[in-house]
Amino acid sequence: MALISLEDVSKIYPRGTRPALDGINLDIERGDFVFLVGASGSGKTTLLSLLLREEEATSGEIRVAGNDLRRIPNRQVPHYRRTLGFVFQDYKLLNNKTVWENVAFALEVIGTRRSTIKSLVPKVLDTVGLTGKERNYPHELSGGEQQRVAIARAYVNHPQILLADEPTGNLDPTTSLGIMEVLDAINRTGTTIVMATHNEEIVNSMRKRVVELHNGKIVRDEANGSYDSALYFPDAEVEARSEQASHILPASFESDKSLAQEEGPSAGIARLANSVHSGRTGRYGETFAPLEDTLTWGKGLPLDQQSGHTDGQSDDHASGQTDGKTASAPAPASGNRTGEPTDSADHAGRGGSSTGNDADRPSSAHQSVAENDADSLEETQTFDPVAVASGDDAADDSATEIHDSGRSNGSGDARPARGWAAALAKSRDAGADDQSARTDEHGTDSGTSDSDKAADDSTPLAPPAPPAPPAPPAAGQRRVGRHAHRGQSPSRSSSAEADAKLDAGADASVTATDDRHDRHDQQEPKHDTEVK
Ligand SMILES: Nc1ncnc2c1ncn2[C@@H]1O[C@H](COP(=O)(O)OP(=O)(O)OP(=O)(O)O)[C@@H](O)[C@H]1O
Repeated sequence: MALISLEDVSKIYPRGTRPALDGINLDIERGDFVFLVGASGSGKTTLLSLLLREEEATSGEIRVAGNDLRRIPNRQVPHYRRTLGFVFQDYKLLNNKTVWENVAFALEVIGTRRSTIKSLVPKVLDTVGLTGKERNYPHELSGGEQQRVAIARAYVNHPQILLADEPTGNLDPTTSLGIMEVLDAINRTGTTIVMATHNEEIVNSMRKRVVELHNGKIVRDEANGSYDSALYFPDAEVEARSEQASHILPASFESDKSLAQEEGPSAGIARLANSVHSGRTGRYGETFAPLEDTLTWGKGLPLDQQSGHTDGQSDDHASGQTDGKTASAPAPASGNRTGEPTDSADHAGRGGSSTGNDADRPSSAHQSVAENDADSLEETQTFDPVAVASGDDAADDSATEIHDSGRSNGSGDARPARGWAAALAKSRDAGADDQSARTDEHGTDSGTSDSDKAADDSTPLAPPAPPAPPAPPAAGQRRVGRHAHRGQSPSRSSSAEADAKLDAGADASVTATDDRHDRHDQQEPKHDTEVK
């Protein structure tokens, strides 16, 4: 059975004028790397939102890792989401937490032991090339570095699925290459990646599976696919393909599958690097770079909302302090109890200190993930945050299925797990104990208690250095589009109202989505106008 399966799925928003998704049939296997492409408004984000259970399908069946999403009660949604990692265009970092704390928080909310957190965080930061940046706050990082933190946070509990909505949308080509290196490396550990993107250059270089949407329908599903952004200009041919989609899809996809086996795992990254270094940006880049503002913001719930958990970070939202670039200086680390990288100097030596734009392309990213990959994943297969958090049957089924079938790197070779994945798995039992104590009757976490933290965190923390002013973009780097908005979050993720909605569970996502639609409505006319 496919890891992700959608059967005749449609989504009609309450105020939508047409279905955002219309009769979608899609199977995604364990270890796949899938690009979702298509024009603005074609349904990419909606599809990801359904997988995240931020939205519910109007009709049809969606199964993710054995979970029938129709059957997940609202109070279990936060737990379900913990089985996924997700990365958004605008990073959604907690601006009043350091790099270390942002990543550690993702583990805290699933009840991971603090000793395990201290072990895992440096490893995942090394993986994404951020060793040396542990004490920096988001506003002290470049856009690429912020996205690396977001990826580290999404990946630190080694989810079997990572969803990414235009993760390079705010980044220049060189920085995007670094992000794709990290995502490619993560995919090679067996994590299934579904990534929405407009970036023709990335899609054409990586040659992964490409699922193209048009007006809410899948018009193309191609292994080793490419992407021609000319299709951003809907024409009669695309309309015709939309109509014919149901006839051509099976043959097209099957015939391309054999090609997938012919290339080594890093060929796509090598091609992307060549392309970036040659300065080609593709038709999308040339045509749409000035219009980036009109396209999608990163969407979805911030970590605190998706976890159904609030703690100190809610102060950030409540105060409306959403823009790391404009935020006042972060508080001294006296309140920093999340843990501290006592071995940062050691890591800096190995992973390379991440300074400036070099940090956006860590040469260590591949290597370190590959090492973890080689360290194997079997123990992680049994780790299911849903099961840990709630012990519900669906999650148990999921965990069993994962364990039984093993995880593949997409080439068919499932590998057993050690290293940091193993450390995480070993924390499961203790973590489950902790978690059960922290999970209230509503299925939400109360988080690590102060006394727990005090007892476990034996390493006192030195205050971080005062925040440095944001570094200007390096010469020669093209900061396109909404990079200028870096660190800004849509109001829905930053409001006290949103925090209040956490307590109301899935209700938060409903209003959040409405807000998003409002933005969409505001953006679309501008887009149309400017294209002309
Ligand atoms: N909350 C909502 N309410 C009503 N309609 C919505 C809502 N969210 C999205 N839509 C509509 O659903 C359709 C698909 O939107 P979606 O955001 O999924 O497209 P997309 O392919 O991700 O676009 P983009 O590339 O601009 O992010 C669009 O017509 C959009 O206007």
